[in-house]
Amino acid sequence: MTAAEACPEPERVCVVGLGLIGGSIVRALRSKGFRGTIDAVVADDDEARQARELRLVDEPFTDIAEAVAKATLVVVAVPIGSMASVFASMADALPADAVVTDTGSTKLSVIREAQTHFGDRIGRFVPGHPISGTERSGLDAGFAELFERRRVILTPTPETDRDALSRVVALWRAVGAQVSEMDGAHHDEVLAATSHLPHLLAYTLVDTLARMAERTEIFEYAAGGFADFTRIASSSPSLWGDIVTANHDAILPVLDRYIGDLEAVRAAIADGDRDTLTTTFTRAKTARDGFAAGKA
Ligand SMILES: NC(=O)c1ccc[n+]([C@@H]2O[C@H](COP(=O)([O-])OP(=O)(O)OC[C@H]3O[C@@H](n4cnc5c(N)ncnc54)[C@H](O)[C@@H]3O)[C@@H](O)[C@H]2O)c1
Ligand SMILES: O=C(O)C(=O)C[C@]1(C(=O)O)C=C[C@@H](O)C=C1
Repeated sequence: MTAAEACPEPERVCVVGLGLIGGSIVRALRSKGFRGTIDAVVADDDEARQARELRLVDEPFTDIAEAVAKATLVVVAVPIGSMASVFASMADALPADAVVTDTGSTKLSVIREAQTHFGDRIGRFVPGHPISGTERSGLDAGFAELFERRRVILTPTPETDRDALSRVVALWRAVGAQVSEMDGAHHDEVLAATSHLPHLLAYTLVDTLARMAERTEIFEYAAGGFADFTRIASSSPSLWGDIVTANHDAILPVLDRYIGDLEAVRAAIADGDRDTLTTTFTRAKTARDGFAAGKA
């Protein structure tokens, strides 16, 4: 589907934050032949120059209020910890019927900030989260295919306007994504388990090994297994500090459960209980093979 078919309204899109996600959205819109206008809020003059040279945006802005003043659809793609200040900076400048969405990895915290800052315009805010990314950050990390056949979860609230929701669905379809809807609390529980916990485990494992005395030798002999398990420990510490702090209510129960299961595995190792180990590994392999087959 082309962007023109998916997004027939000639939107004036403004992407706030041209990092991995914002930079990929503008690249994908361009590569799909999006017919509307693409503005963006950039970090500084260098990023503005780069965005212009790459023909990614029609007009780059450094001032958020100025950038959104003519927008019909605003996509906020900044770290979770910056959502509140970005919403505050744009609230009074938004055109009356402009739609605002976000790409944040947690949803309840973002919805709370939107309710605080958008007041009676909250119906025009559509909370969203593309379930695709990489361990890299910044404009150079973005690529046009990032959302192709990947899921985007929208978490509308009872206040969300249907028209605003369908405009955001159209935007994500225009960049090749498959859109699902889910309650914000459920989203945060699911992503705590499948995204936030794995990042915590990868960061902690690498940190533990890096602080062991013989670390140079350890990393010299690390190969595919270590690389596969720990790629995401190269993700931005600041971005993930925000995500884990914002979603602590959903993360703690699943983290406790994991620690309990790890203790059971530890006990089985200490007891030489091979049956428990192979039963656990077999259950996990069956689940992982099923997941991998579903992705094929
Ligand atoms: N990295 C991923 O894999 C991934 C995947 C899905 C969703 N997300 C979410 O999308 C959002 C963006 O993540 P990213 O990976 O693109 O991060 P990034 O660090 O690559 O980009 C963030 C951008 O936001 C800008 N920014 C930061 N604070 C700002 C502020 N106060 N005002 C204006 N701009 C500001 C930065 O200049 C940068 O361009 C985050 O909320 C993240 O949780 C990330
Ligand atoms: O593939 C990666 O590097 C990612 O971290 C992507 C990933 C994930 O955990 O799957 C990370 C954060 C997001 O909010 C969505 C997707």
